[in-house]
Amino acid sequence: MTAIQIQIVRKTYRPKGETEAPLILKDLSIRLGSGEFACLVGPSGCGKTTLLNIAAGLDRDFEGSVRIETDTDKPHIGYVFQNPRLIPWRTVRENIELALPKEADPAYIDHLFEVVGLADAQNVFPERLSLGMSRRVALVRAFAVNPDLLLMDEPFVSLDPPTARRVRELVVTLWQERPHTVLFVTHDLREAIELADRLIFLSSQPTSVICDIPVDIPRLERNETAIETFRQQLYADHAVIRTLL
Ligand SMILES: Nc1ncnc2c1ncn2[C@@H]1O[C@H](COP(=O)(O)OP(=O)(O)OP(=O)(O)O)[C@@H](O)[C@H]1O
Repeated sequence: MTAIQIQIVRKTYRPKGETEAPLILKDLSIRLGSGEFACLVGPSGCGKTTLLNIAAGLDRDFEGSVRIETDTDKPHIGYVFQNPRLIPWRTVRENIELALPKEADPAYIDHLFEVVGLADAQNVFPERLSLGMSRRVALVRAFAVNPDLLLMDEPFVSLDPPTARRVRELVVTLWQERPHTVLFVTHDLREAIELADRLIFLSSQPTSVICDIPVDIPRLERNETAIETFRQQLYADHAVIRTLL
């Protein structure tokens, strides 16, 4: 089981040759309990990707701390980047295998390819894939490591609606099969309500958390009507949310 505590006092990017460094993240604190599924929602450019990179340990240039509490020796972190980042000279299957820990089960990878509808595409090179297909490969890669912590940066952008729906269901199914802690970035409030236990709303820069709201609709009851009713209630209770999206 894996929980994460992210505490950011300040995060800036210092542009080369400039003395002024705009403050991107400020006084931001997020704790995700083990097995929790949280969506980060905030305006474009507010620092969501920056926050995921910090959570992943890819960016250590900030004031603050990231603490991962886990009962495994070395927690596996899965990261679905905004851009699928496949290696062009490796086949799709090889792209996945490169990311795998030694103990990975090849049959589970086959299962993942089946679920995302790419069982027949494993031996092709990435240039033959559409962007939507590449995104689905990136999802397989993130799940294939059997993550304890899964970070997802708008993973369904540019998927057609039926595929996006199928892949959303896949994400929830896999999360329920093997519970892991998820931090998921989206601009789509309906998607966030469908997926998350918690919605964490971020302000614009300098960015911090402006509200953190549990989604208390039972998962089996998250149909379009329930999601829309919840969304309207959110807008009614927290007028600031409308200004963020
Ligand atoms: N490597 C970098 N160097 C300088 N500035 C950067 C760098 N990466 C991001 N920024 C700036 O930091 C801010 C936050 O960027 P980030 O990509 O984290 O936002 P975001 O909320 O994920 O955006 P979007 O929703 O559009 O994907 C932006 O103003 C961006 O221009």
